[in-house]
Amino acid sequence: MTHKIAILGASGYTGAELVRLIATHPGMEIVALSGERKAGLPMAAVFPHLRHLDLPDLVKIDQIDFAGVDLAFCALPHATSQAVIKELPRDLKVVDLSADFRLRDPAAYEKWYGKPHAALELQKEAVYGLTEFYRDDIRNARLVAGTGCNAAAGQYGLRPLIAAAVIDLDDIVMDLKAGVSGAGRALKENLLHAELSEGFHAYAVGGTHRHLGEFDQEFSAIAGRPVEVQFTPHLIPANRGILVTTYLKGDPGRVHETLANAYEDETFIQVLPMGEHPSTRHMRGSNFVHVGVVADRRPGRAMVIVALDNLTKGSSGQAIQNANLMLGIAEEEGLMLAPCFP
Ligand SMILES: NC(=O)C1=CN([C@@H]2O[C@H](COP(=O)(O)OP(=O)(O)OC[C@H]3O[C@@H](n4cnc5c(N)ncnc54)[C@H](OP(=O)(O)O)[C@@H]3O)[C@@H](O)[C@H]2O)C=CC1
Ligand SMILES: CC(=O)N[C@@H](CCC(=O)OP(=O)(O)O)C(=O)O
Repeated sequence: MTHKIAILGASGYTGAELVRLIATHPGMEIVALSGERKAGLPMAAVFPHLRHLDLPDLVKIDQIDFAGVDLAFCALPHATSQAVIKELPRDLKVVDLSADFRLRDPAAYEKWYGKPHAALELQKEAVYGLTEFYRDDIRNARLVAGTGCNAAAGQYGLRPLIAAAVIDLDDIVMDLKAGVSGAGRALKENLLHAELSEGFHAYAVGGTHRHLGEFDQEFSAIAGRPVEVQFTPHLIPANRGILVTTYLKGDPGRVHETLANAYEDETFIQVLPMGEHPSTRHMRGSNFVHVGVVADRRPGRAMVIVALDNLTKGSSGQAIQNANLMLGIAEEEGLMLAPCFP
């Protein structure tokens, strides 16, 4: 059975990545693609790398007939997403890639996004989309909220350790490096080649990055008490990829064993042998996550290093994994492609 798919925001980076992955997915057929400024154009005019595919042209969202659609991916900017999803048919399955439905507490949403939520009923209904930890809820969900890409990377290294109480919850430091496609395709001065290449910088310093809202929500729920991590992201001159090094207090052997056990049966989460650590160049374009544990020279301290591709496991790959569950398709379908190396 083939499910009919609409992609809203197909003229953006995550939208294009959804198209690339769905193109070889045996259970999905793309029937509608939306753009805003790019509406009216063929996809090949916006993304020449997709020229070989037979795709519908980009249209405005209000030109799409959702009656024939089984599931919509919503790859729109924050806030736009909630305004759009509010107007979609109530029985349409939706996987949203924006931040609009990730935070369950309206006050937390307002704190991290600077304005009140405009679709509170939908916010209550949405299921958090970190697949490996919300699988059963996702299977039965109508609306799934894709995680932040940084938030996904940070959580894969820490969730099992917090659950197993093998680390000091008050001494967690996360240092993250992210490629520029994470910022989307819209033109921004600090993303110009001349201002991005040959250097790198921290951003959202001082514990101000909005993905802290996701870390607070998720880690505190697992621990059963407030957990606040220290987190600084850096923008690096690479197109894709996130690498996060988390410094923590805990026995390195137990940390490694806990992560290896937690992910033993997970197809996409690969825990490396003790002492090995990952590189973003080993997951480019794939849905895999590599998790490494390294002992610090000081006893009782460890580094957990996680790498993933922000456009696959950090957004569009994760979105397809969740859609597979929602549509009753095998979870790995369409996602087993190997990383592109070198
Ligand atoms: N990039 C990443 O690594 C990740 C992104 N996300 C989230 O996914 C969402 C999409 O991200 P990304 O693909 O990077 O973003 P882009 O900026 O690359 O694309 C945004 C898309 O939304 C469309 N759009 C913009 N404004 C409107 C509007 N007012 N009405 C309708 N459509 C509109 C754009 O159309 P057009 O260009 O034709 O105007 C484009 O198709 C965002 O919420 C982002 O935060 C989440 C995880 C990771
Ligand atoms: C490099 C870069 O700017 N990355 C983005 C993360 C993108 C992401 O996960 O998206 P959401 O905006 O949907 O949370 C950032 O850190 O803000």
